[in-house]
Amino acid sequence: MAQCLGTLVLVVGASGVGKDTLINGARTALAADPRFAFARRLVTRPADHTLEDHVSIDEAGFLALEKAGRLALSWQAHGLHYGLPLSVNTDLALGKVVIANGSRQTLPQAIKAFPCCVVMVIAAEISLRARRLAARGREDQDQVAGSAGP
Ligand SMILES: Nc1ncnc2c1ncn2[C@@H]1O[C@H](COP(=O)(O)OP(=O)(O)O)[C@@H](O)[C@H]1O
Ligand SMILES: O=P(O)(O)OC[C@H]1O[C@H](OP(=O)(O)OP(=O)(O)O)[C@H](O)[C@@H]1O
Repeated sequence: MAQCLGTLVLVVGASGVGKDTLINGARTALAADPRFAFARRLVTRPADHTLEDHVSIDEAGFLALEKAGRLALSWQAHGLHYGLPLSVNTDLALGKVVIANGSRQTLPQAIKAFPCCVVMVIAAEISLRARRLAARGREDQDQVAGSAGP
Protein backbone atom coordinates (compact mmCIF):
# COMPACT_ATOMS: atom_id res chain seq x y z
CA MET A 1 0.00 0.00 0.00
CA ALA A 2 1.38 3.43 -0.97
CA GLN A 3 2.21 5.90 1.79
CA CYS A 4 0.47 9.04 0.65
CA LEU A 5 0.06 12.48 2.04
CA GLY A 6 -1.32 13.60 -1.30
CA THR A 7 -4.29 12.56 -3.39
CA LEU A 8 -4.41 10.36 -6.46
CA VAL A 9 -7.15 11.50 -8.84
CA LEU A 10 -8.11 8.69 -11.20
CA VAL A 11 -10.02 9.98 -14.21
CA VAL A 12 -12.19 7.17 -15.56
CA GLY A 13 -14.99 6.68 -18.07
CA ALA A 14 -15.83 4.94 -21.31
CA SER A 15 -13.65 5.28 -24.36
CA GLY A 16 -14.23 8.60 -26.11
CA VAL A 17 -15.76 10.52 -23.20
CA GLY A 18 -12.82 12.89 -23.27
CA LYS A 19 -10.57 11.75 -20.41
CA ASP A 20 -7.30 12.53 -22.16
CA THR A 21 -8.64 15.83 -23.48
CA LEU A 22 -9.62 16.91 -19.97
CA ILE A 23 -6.34 15.72 -18.48
CA ASN A 24 -4.34 17.51 -21.17
CA GLY A 25 -6.31 20.71 -20.53
CA ALA A 26 -5.70 20.45 -16.79
CA ARG A 27 -2.01 19.77 -17.37
CA THR A 28 -1.71 22.96 -19.42
CA ALA A 29 -3.72 25.02 -16.95
CA LEU A 30 -1.77 23.73 -13.92
CA ALA A 31 1.68 23.54 -15.50
CA ALA A 32 3.09 26.23 -13.24
CA ASP A 33 1.52 24.87 -10.03
CA PRO A 34 3.88 22.52 -8.17
CA ARG A 35 1.04 21.09 -6.07
CA PHE A 36 -0.10 19.03 -9.07
CA ALA A 37 1.60 16.20 -10.94
CA PHE A 38 0.39 14.33 -14.00
CA ALA A 39 1.24 10.64 -14.25
CA ARG A 40 2.85 9.59 -17.53
CA ARG A 41 1.51 6.09 -18.13
CA LEU A 42 3.39 3.20 -19.64
CA VAL A 43 1.27 1.58 -22.35
CA THR A 44 2.06 -1.24 -24.78
CA ARG A 45 0.79 0.94 -27.65
CA PRO A 46 2.70 3.14 -30.07
CA ALA A 47 3.03 6.72 -28.85
CA ASP A 48 0.65 9.36 -30.19
CA HIS A 49 1.45 12.61 -28.45
CA THR A 50 -1.57 14.35 -29.94
CA LEU A 51 -3.77 12.12 -27.72
CA GLU A 52 -1.79 10.98 -24.69
CA ASP A 53 1.85 11.60 -23.85
CA HIS A 54 2.47 8.07 -22.59
CA VAL A 55 5.63 5.99 -22.49
CA SER A 56 5.36 3.42 -25.26
CA ILE A 57 6.84 0.06 -24.26
CA ASP A 58 6.74 -3.45 -25.70
CA GLU A 59 5.00 -6.27 -23.85
CA ALA A 60 8.20 -8.03 -22.76
CA GLY A 61 9.58 -4.81 -21.33
CA PHE A 62 6.33 -4.05 -19.55
CA LEU A 63 6.09 -7.50 -18.00
CA ALA A 64 9.69 -7.29 -16.82
CA LEU A 65 9.03 -3.96 -15.07
CA GLU A 66 5.82 -5.30 -13.55
CA LYS A 67 7.54 -8.44 -12.27
CA ALA A 68 10.35 -6.37 -10.76
CA GLY A 69 7.86 -4.22 -8.84
CA ARG A 70 8.81 -1.16 -10.85
CA LEU A 71 5.23 0.01 -11.45
CA ALA A 72 2.98 1.78 -8.95
CA LEU A 73 -0.12 0.21 -10.50
CA SER A 74 -0.77 -1.94 -13.56
CA TRP A 75 -3.74 -3.33 -15.43
CA GLN A 76 -4.84 -4.74 -18.77
CA ALA A 77 -7.58 -3.64 -21.17
CA HIS A 78 -8.18 -3.56 -24.94
CA GLY A 79 -5.47 -6.22 -25.30
CA LEU A 80 -2.92 -3.74 -23.91
CA HIS A 81 -0.95 -3.38 -20.69
CA TYR A 82 -1.10 -0.10 -18.77
CA GLY A 83 1.03 1.02 -15.84
CA LEU A 84 1.59 4.01 -13.59
CA PRO A 85 5.24 4.84 -12.86
CA LEU A 86 6.77 4.69 -9.39
CA SER A 87 7.09 8.49 -9.50
CA VAL A 88 3.39 8.49 -8.56
CA ASN A 89 4.35 7.11 -5.13
CA THR A 90 7.02 9.78 -4.71
CA ASP A 91 4.68 12.60 -5.68
CA LEU A 92 2.00 11.32 -3.29
CA ALA A 93 4.54 11.06 -0.49
CA LEU A 94 5.41 14.71 -1.20
CA GLY A 95 1.76 15.62 -0.71
CA LYS A 96 0.94 16.36 -4.33
CA VAL A 97 -2.32 15.88 -6.16
CA VAL A 98 -1.50 13.32 -8.85
CA ILE A 99 -3.80 13.03 -11.85
CA ALA A 100 -3.93 9.86 -13.94
CA ASN A 101 -6.13 8.22 -16.55
CA GLY A 102 -7.47 5.06 -14.86
CA SER A 103 -9.57 1.97 -15.46
CA ARG A 104 -13.08 1.40 -14.11
CA GLN A 105 -12.57 -2.37 -14.22
CA THR A 106 -9.58 -2.21 -11.93
CA LEU A 107 -10.75 0.47 -9.49
CA PRO A 108 -10.89 -2.03 -6.58
CA GLN A 109 -7.17 -2.77 -6.98
CA ALA A 110 -6.39 0.94 -7.36
CA ILE A 111 -8.33 1.92 -4.24
CA LYS A 112 -6.67 -0.89 -2.28
CA ALA A 113 -3.21 0.21 -3.40
CA PHE A 114 -3.96 3.93 -2.93
CA PRO A 115 -6.36 4.68 -0.07
CA CYS A 116 -5.77 8.35 -0.90
CA CYS A 117 -7.43 7.83 -4.27
CA VAL A 118 -10.45 9.77 -5.47
CA VAL A 119 -12.28 8.78 -8.63
CA MET A 120 -13.52 11.26 -11.22
CA VAL A 121 -16.05 9.65 -13.52
CA ILE A 122 -16.49 11.33 -16.92
CA ALA A 123 -19.58 10.57 -18.98
CA ALA A 124 -20.85 11.48 -22.43
CA GLU A 125 -23.82 10.30 -24.44
CA ILE A 126 -23.18 7.13 -26.51
CA SER A 127 -23.74 8.59 -30.00
CA LEU A 128 -21.51 11.54 -29.15
CA ARG A 129 -18.77 9.17 -28.03
CA ALA A 130 -19.14 7.13 -31.22
CA ARG A 131 -18.69 10.28 -33.32
CA ARG A 132 -15.68 11.33 -31.28
CA LEU A 133 -14.06 7.90 -31.55
CA ALA A 134 -14.62 7.87 -35.32
CA ALA A 135 -13.09 11.36 -35.57
CA ARG A 136 -10.16 10.36 -33.34
CA GLY A 137 -9.39 7.56 -35.77
CA ARG A 138 -7.17 5.50 -33.43
CA GLU A 139 -9.41 2.42 -33.35
CA ASP A 140 -10.91 0.61 -36.33
CA GLN A 141 -14.69 0.35 -36.85
CA ASP A 142 -14.98 -2.96 -34.98
CA GLN A 143 -13.16 -1.54 -31.97
CA VAL A 144 -15.37 1.56 -32.00
CA ALA A 145 -18.46 -0.67 -32.12
CA GLY A 146 -17.05 -2.69 -29.21
CA SER A 147 -16.69 0.51 -27.20
CA ALA A 148 -20.32 1.45 -27.67
CA GLY A 149 -21.35 0.16 -24.23
CA PRO A 150 -21.28 2.04 -20.94
N1 LIG B 1 -15.63 18.18 -25.13
C1 LIG B 1 -15.30 17.73 -26.34
N2 LIG B 1 -15.87 18.24 -27.43
C2 LIG B 1 -15.54 17.78 -28.66
N3 LIG B 1 -14.64 16.82 -28.91
C3 LIG B 1 -14.04 16.28 -27.85
C4 LIG B 1 -14.33 16.69 -26.52
N4 LIG B 1 -13.60 15.93 -25.66
C5 LIG B 1 -12.88 15.09 -26.43
N5 LIG B 1 -13.14 15.31 -27.73
C6 LIG B 1 -12.56 14.57 -28.85
O1 LIG B 1 -13.06 13.24 -28.77
C7 LIG B 1 -12.03 12.29 -29.04
C8 LIG B 1 -11.89 11.38 -27.82
O2 LIG B 1 -11.41 12.16 -26.74
P1 LIG B 1 -10.32 11.57 -25.74
O3 LIG B 1 -9.93 12.68 -24.84
O4 LIG B 1 -9.24 10.87 -26.49
O5 LIG B 1 -11.24 10.51 -24.95
P2 LIG B 1 -10.85 9.32 -23.99
O6 LIG B 1 -9.47 9.60 -23.46
O7 LIG B 1 -11.88 9.36 -22.90
O8 LIG B 1 -10.93 8.07 -24.81
C9 LIG B 1 -10.78 13.07 -29.37
O9 LIG B 1 -10.63 13.13 -30.77
C10 LIG B 1 -11.03 14.45 -28.77
O10 LIG B 1 -10.39 15.46 -29.53
O1 LIG C 1 -11.77 -0.37 -17.37
P1 LIG C 1 -12.17 0.72 -18.32
O2 LIG C 1 -12.71 1.93 -17.62
O3 LIG C 1 -13.04 0.26 -19.45
O4 LIG C 1 -10.83 1.27 -18.97
C1 LIG C 1 -10.01 0.42 -19.69
C2 LIG C 1 -8.88 1.19 -20.29
O5 LIG C 1 -9.42 2.10 -21.26
C3 LIG C 1 -8.78 3.33 -21.13
O6 LIG C 1 -7.60 3.19 -21.86
P2 LIG C 1 -7.21 4.10 -23.06
O7 LIG C 1 -6.86 5.44 -22.51
O8 LIG C 1 -6.18 3.39 -23.86
O9 LIG C 1 -8.48 4.13 -23.95
P3 LIG C 1 -9.47 5.32 -24.28
O10 LIG C 1 -8.62 6.53 -24.52
O11 LIG C 1 -10.18 4.86 -25.51
O12 LIG C 1 -10.38 5.44 -23.10
C4 LIG C 1 -8.55 3.46 -19.64
O13 LIG C 1 -7.53 4.39 -19.37
C5 LIG C 1 -8.15 2.06 -19.25
O14 LIG C 1 -6.75 1.87 -19.39
